[in-house]
Amino acid sequence: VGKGIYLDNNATTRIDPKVVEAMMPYFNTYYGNPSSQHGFGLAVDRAINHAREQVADLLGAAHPDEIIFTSCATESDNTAIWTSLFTQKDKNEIVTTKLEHPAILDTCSFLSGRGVEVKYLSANHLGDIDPAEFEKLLNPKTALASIMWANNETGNIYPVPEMAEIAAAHNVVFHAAAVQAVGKIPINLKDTKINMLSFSGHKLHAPKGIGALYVRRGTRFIPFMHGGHQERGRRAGTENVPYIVGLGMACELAKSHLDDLNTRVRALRDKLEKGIVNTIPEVIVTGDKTHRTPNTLNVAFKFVEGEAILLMLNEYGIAASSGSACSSESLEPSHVMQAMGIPFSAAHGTIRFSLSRFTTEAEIDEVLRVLPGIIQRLRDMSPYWNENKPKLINADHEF
Ligand SMILES: Cc1ncc(COP(=O)(O)O)c(CN[C@@H](CS)C(=O)O)c1O
Repeated sequence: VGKGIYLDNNATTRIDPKVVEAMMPYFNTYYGNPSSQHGFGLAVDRAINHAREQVADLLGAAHPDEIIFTSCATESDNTAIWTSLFTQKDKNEIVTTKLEHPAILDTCSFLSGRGVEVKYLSANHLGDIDPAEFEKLLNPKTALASIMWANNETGNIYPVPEMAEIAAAHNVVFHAAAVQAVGKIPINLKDTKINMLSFSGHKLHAPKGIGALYVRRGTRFIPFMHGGHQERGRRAGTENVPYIVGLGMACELAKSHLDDLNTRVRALRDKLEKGIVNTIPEVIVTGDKTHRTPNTLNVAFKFVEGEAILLMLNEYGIAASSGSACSSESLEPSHVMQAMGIPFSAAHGTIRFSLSRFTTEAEIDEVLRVLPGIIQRLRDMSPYWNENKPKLINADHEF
């Protein structure tokens, strides 16, 4: 357990050893409460503010005090939705997409039964959304537009800066759900009209259980968590100091590895994709291949079950996921594949491979060595494949 080839980095990542090293002193040497005015507390407060600067630097935020530390992206997402409604009592509409993570979708559906009207942008077969359709959904009652910057299943990158400009022109607060974008693509918030942005540390080699919410100066804000003056009164609760220090270090490292991720790691992802397409018939690479995060590959293997593929990959010590980690228990095709209109026969067999800076070429070669045999064995057992293969192999068809 815990050994082998890890290609599920969109679910979570290993903590970078340099992040662990940075965190260690804050467990049993510098353990004061940051709010304490004695030496134990002041030393810790300085460490938190250094981490804030490191996060702000990766995000291209104009001011470190625009960063609020939270427990995770889910808390950050909930806070963005909460504050947009509580600071604009005359507005009760939210515009988002059908492609969002459940942290947004489930929160929106919870609210839609309680006086909030939610409008959803649809997606085309590549999983892309249309800024023109987005603009049509905005109106004076729109309290928030919340759009993900990159999709966790396909890696699709959305035109968030352009959509934030449109929202600003309509006086609509804009939130970017950027969990899968931070540390993977360049982000320069000060040059955008984005009001709020969420992300989680455990997607970029920080520990699980720490995240942040960026809130642009001038954006009206009401806390989601009350009962303390921490985070300048914007997020109550004693700070998780070691994890905040770890998040800061992870952001600094992510910035220094951005080029490597977009060159070497992207090339490894492309090698995996080409190898699969060239050796396994009847596959669909889902999503928008030109606007995609450098580390993500989502492939639909027709007429086989994604879960079965994962189990057999796991036999070889290879870790991936079907859809996202949070939907992996369900045998239903993911809401993302459904929103894209991927046919059921393919949507059932999707596998998400997500690489990281720790991925090696030898690992990709090993996946390419074993995967064709796995798919063939599963198809040989599939009545559905055996009924359809004559038509499929000879047909020149679009899915
Ligand atoms: C776009 C997006 N938004 C929010 C979250 C939640 O992150 P937390 O740190 O758990 O709060 C995630 C985490 N997506 C994981 C687990 S479902 C995946 O396998 O895709 C995400 O991708």
